[in-house]
Amino acid sequence: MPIIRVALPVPIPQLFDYTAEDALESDVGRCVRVPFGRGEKSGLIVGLPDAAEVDAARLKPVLHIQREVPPLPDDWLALVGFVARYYHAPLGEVVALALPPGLRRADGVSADDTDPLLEVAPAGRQVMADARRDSKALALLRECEEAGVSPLRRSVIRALPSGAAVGDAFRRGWLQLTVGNVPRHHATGRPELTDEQATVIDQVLNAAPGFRPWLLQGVTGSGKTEVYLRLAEAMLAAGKQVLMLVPEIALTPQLEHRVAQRFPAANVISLHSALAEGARSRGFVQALSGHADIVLGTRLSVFAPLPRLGIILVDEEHDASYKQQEGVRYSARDVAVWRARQRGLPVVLGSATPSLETWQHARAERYGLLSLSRRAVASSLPKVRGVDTRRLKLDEGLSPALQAAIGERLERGEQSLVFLNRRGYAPVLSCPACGWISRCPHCSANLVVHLADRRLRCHHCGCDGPIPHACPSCGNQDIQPFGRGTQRIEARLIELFPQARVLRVDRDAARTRAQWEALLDTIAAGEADILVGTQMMAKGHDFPKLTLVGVIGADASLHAADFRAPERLFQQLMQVGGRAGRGALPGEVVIQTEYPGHPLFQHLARHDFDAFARMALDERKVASFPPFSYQAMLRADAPVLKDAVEFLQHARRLGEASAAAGLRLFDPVPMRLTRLARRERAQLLVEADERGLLQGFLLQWMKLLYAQRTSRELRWQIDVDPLDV
Ligand SMILES: Nc1ncnc2c1ncn2[C@@H]1O[C@H](COP(=O)(O)OP(=O)(O)OP(=O)(O)O)[C@@H](O)[C@H]1O
Ligand SMILES: [Zn+2]
Repeated sequence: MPIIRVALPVPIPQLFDYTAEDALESDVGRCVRVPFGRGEKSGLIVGLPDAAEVDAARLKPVLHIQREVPPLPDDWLALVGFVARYYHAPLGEVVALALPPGLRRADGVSADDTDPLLEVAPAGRQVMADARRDSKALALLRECEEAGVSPLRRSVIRALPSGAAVGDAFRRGWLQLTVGNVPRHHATGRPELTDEQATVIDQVLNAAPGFRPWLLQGVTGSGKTEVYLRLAEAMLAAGKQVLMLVPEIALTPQLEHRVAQRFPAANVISLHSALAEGARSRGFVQALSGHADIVLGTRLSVFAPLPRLGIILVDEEHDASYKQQEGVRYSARDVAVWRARQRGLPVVLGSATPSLETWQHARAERYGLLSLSRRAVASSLPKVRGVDTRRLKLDEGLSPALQAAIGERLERGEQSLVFLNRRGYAPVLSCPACGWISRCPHCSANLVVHLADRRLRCHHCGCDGPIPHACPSCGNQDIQPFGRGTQRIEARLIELFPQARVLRVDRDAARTRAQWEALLDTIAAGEADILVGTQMMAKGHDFPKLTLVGVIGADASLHAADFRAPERLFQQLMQVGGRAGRGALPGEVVIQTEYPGHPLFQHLARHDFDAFARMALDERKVASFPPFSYQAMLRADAPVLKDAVEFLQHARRLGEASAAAGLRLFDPVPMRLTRLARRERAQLLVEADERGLLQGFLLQWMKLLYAQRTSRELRWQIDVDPLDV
């Protein structure tokens, strides 16, 4: 009886064998349901071994092999295999992460194209010619004609001004389904390229075929998106698929819309974790079957199977959200580069503020450099001005200079953004009489005051409760919120500028995708004058009337302990500042700081990312931090800190025996946020001079660690190339 080897989502690096009467070699790469313990699990067939690893008589039969969808191809299995090896994660867990849950459960999955191509039917043309009748459906036909391309996806038609009438027009036979092959690359609404854009596009398209990583370093507003779209167009025209990664779901709606508008006949699939299960499975199967033309998504879409893949585009490649921070801690950007190498394709990593790792690759000419030094529309980058707050009296954190600048914008009917990367009203509630402060009972963190809904909330574990009326410790009724968050700034701005429409944009104001889209629409329509926002507002947005960005509270990050903190701060400030003056109106950035002479701010004022990168890399070289060394972090957590630390000390001793020269195992230390959701956390850093050295060590070490018996209460994980150290 044939034996199948299955990767199952279990926290140990082991594969499991089952029997399957009718299994064939062609079932490798198919999803299965199998009995496991007292229940059942879903997994993936990764091989048909000749013999089982255990006594064949004890193997259980498989329950179901999912044969309605094509098996995942070899290159996909190699991809998840690489991720499992490189990040030292069980293959079954990588598979579980990479596959949509519905597909993995081996449920029936519909691969239907739910977004058909439609075109104006002869009957529709007839009514347009008569044009005596007037109706919404008729208006829609005209809009379809004006789009200049036919056929169009139903979703694209629905987004037209009279789009709601699409069903009506179809029922009347005025629109019809398009049959036969349609060129997918037809583009609408293309602007004339700038010279720089044209040059970089030529560089990519005229490069020798094969693997080629590129850094597209383009200043904010330089039109990197247009470069992606043109590259995508060239790929579609060549019959290839495009994978486009964006850092956050929050950025997908506008981009999705833009891509769909640009290529109205293409099958554009978006993949992210917020999709309904059915939609995610369907999108994945469309990618797998080759029906999808463009897959657009967040980090997990790097696992979309794409048989006709032509190019991978990674927008905002520096963004930390490409790195998964739990479970399998992969970096989608790095996996994208590996994938491009595997498939022999170009990969374009774009950013105005590249990660120092990528920047260094480009400088060492391992990556090609594509640069856009000028903005596409605006004539210049915004003017950056530091406001020295050392001797200033601030009004709820707002300097007179910033208030005046906002006032000017209001008079001119332009928009301002006050950036503060801290949501809530105040970061803590405190009692001036006895010194009580609002601590989270489960974390080593403070509870944040949310005045808008009168709650104290932990931003780490999510626990919350009402704001007390008096100090829980001494009964004092005069307890005070201490420090500032976006809600407090919002409240003060409303008082200072009663005539202005103040809009707060943070995770509390945009809890759902619909709320987020509504906020963006409000801003784009010019129905807000002053925005108060967190990093949600810093990324990728393009609002032509936004001409002023004020930054408050940035100093806190200047002294953070993490060696990546300056890089992150610089990126964040350059990105948020880059939202100003992107259209015809000139922009200005006002940065309030007590350290106006700090080199970071100096480089920022000159928009000199390269100077900043050189400085930061010099510092890292001296300290031998990445990219001049390679790191992995072993983390452990338990209800008591001692247990976590002792496990790490034990792990360290296990590792020391096999640690070669050039590999360093540090002392276990408590994590900065030691207690999180009632668990105490510690970490152990491993550092090596060479990547190969680190990987070789981890391979041996992980085997030893997986073989350890630990108490049920203890959990541990390995994080390769950790971002937070
Ligand atoms: N060739 C062009 N002609 C006219 N407008 C253009 C052209 N290229 C880009 N634009 C416009 O310039 C603006 C900035 O482009 P885009 O948002 O792509 O910048 P970006 O490089 O992604 O910037 P950021 O890094 O700040 O997100 C957009 O409004 C875009 O429509
Ligand atoms: Zn908490």
